[in-house]
Amino acid sequence: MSPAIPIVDFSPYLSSTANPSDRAAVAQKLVTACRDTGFVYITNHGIPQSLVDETFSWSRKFFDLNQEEKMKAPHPPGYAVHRGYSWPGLEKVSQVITSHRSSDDPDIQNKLRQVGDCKESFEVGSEESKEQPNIWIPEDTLPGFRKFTTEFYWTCNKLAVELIRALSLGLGLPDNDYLMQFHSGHNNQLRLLHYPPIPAASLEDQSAARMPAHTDWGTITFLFQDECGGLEVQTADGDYVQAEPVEGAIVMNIGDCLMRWSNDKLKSNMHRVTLPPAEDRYTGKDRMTRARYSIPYFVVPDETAPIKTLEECITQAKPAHYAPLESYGDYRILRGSVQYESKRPEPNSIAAAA
Ligand SMILES: O=C(O)CCC(=O)C(=O)O
Ligand SMILES: [Fe+2]
Repeated sequence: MSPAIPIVDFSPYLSSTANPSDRAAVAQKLVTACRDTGFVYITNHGIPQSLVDETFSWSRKFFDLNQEEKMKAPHPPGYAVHRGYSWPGLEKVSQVITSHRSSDDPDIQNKLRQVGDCKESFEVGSEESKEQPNIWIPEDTLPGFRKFTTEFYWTCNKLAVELIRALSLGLGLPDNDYLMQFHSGHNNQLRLLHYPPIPAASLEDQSAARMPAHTDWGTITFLFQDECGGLEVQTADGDYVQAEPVEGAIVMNIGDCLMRWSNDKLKSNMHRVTLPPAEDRYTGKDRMTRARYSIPYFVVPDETAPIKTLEECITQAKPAHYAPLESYGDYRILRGSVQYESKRPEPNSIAAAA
């Protein structure tokens, strides 16, 4: 495990007997941990391991379905609604941001798409979201899947509320609930991710990618990962370090909006998924990498939330670094527009990746 990514035990904060100074100490540790690398392992976060294991088992069951069944809940064309099943090659993660929706520019789109992301995903949001309604496979294809994943979504949101409050305390905001007015929880996203086995050489020569370097867009992200490895995080000197799986820990990272709110006191950092770290994770003459399953939970502001740097994070020496964003929704569309085609690509690369 990398010393660049600290571990914070969250139990003293969550404890029913915690006093203000216990809470403040944990909050301070979190903020310090998120200042430089923007990534932290959180232990004793209150989500039982058995529940996490069960979520991975639902994820495996979903991705084990045949393609035709998964395609009964297809991700809609374009980027405005990020829900349902994304087949391999549909999404191309990128860090290119332009001032306009670059999906209108075929040159940029084509350039970005020359290397496909070898992953498939299923996105779940709030059942009440009007902007991004959920898209489900038929109930009898995987009975219980919908109920389980939507309940897990709200379990994660409970922890999200505690972490946003803790970060607010650590940032020295006078009101720890201030940021909560922008976080109803209804705009979050639970993502089941499956990176199928792939020849190591294609990741090495970059003819294929698992997930290229990017920052997350929202407030904070939790990541549950299996034992495959391959998640890497950029350090201040530009190198990447492994964020290896740590049993029982969630990887938490800061998203762009919280970096903007906090005026860079908390860092939204680049990360990527590439080769698993250990040689024994490859098999056969093609050195196939093992499959990776991961489950990010994106905690994001509500669509209409303005993202304006907090007064408490502005000083004379450190004036506001970012212009205010009118709404999170606009930022989401801007970032999404370079990742999803507005034209619907055919799922023809599926056989190769399955
Ligand atoms: O699969 C992973 O470990 C990383 C996923 C990720 O960074 C993302 O979906 O934004
Ligand atoms: Fe990410």
